[in-house]
Amino acid sequence: MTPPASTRDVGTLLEALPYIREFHGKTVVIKYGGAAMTDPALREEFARDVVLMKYVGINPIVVHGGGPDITAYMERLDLPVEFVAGLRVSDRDTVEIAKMVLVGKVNKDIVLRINRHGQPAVGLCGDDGLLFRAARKSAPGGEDIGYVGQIERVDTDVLTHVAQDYIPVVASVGADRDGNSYNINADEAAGAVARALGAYKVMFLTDVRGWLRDPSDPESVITEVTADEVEAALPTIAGGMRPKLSACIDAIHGGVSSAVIVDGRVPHSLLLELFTDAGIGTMVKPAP
Ligand SMILES: Nc1ncnc2c1ncn2[C@@H]1O[C@H](COP(=O)(O)OP(=O)(O)O)[C@@H](O)[C@H]1O
Ligand SMILES: CC(=O)N[C@@H](CCC(=O)OP(=O)(O)O)C(=O)O
Repeated sequence: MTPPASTRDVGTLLEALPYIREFHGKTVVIKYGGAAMTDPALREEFARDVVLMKYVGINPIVVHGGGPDITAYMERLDLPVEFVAGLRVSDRDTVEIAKMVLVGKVNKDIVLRINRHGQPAVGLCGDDGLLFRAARKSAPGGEDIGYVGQIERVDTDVLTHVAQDYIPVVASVGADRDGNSYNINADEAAGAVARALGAYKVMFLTDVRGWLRDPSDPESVITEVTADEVEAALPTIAGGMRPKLSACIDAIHGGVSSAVIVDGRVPHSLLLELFTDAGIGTMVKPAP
């Protein structure tokens, strides 16, 4: 027999309670991307979930992608779209478009939505408050991929100030000392932010169920793995999963307690991962 609604709801709350206690006062970095960013209903639920996190005393920091939007604008302009090992090959025009789309459009859309759900958010990119200092990076095979940035330094001051009163929302572009702008993969940016802040947890929302042992088999999710095991497998990992797993390794080796890859297509995936016993997706942990 199904229990009455009130009993069920209290059960859910009681299940959440130890997790709310565990996460109270902790910084959680959320890489926002994939389906949760493209589906209108999921977009609203994401904003509500982040606001709820802030309400229960967690310090959420959002770092977002927007690769599909960048691609759409490039195609409108008839510019070639090319990725190497999950990183977009970026000439100066591409960086300009990435900056316009991520900072001007995607970032402000997220800020507006979080605002509307009851907590004020502030949008930033790597240039604001000297948040990121970037340098040019090559693809893992050494290929030149243009103005793709790697983050050399994160100055967390602006984030800690903003996070006192607002939910920071960070777009993954930045510049070097000479003022050259770079397109930075958002997974890498999230990992670097989590590491620099000494975050408790970093969560990557995406459009698959997690890291799949066999990319063509959605049932083959690897539920728990150590950062060392991921590092050993990294050369064999292709596409968008590579920068994500690489960011998990970076965060864990930098002292973050856990990194999770979560299916953003599941409504309220953030809350399910944080506040229920089941958890979802792939959890990367330090070696025991
Ligand atoms: N082993 C793997 N497990 C899961 N996804 C994989 C794997 N290898 C490649 N991928 C690809 O990585 C994609 C997720 O990365 P990406 O497209 O960059 O997502 P996001 O926009 O969320 O950052 C998946 O949709 C899938 O096509
Ligand atoms: C260098 C590089 O690849 N930059 C990414 C930045 C956006 C991003 O990472 O978006 P997702 O998280 O949605 O993939 C790009 O141009 O697509």
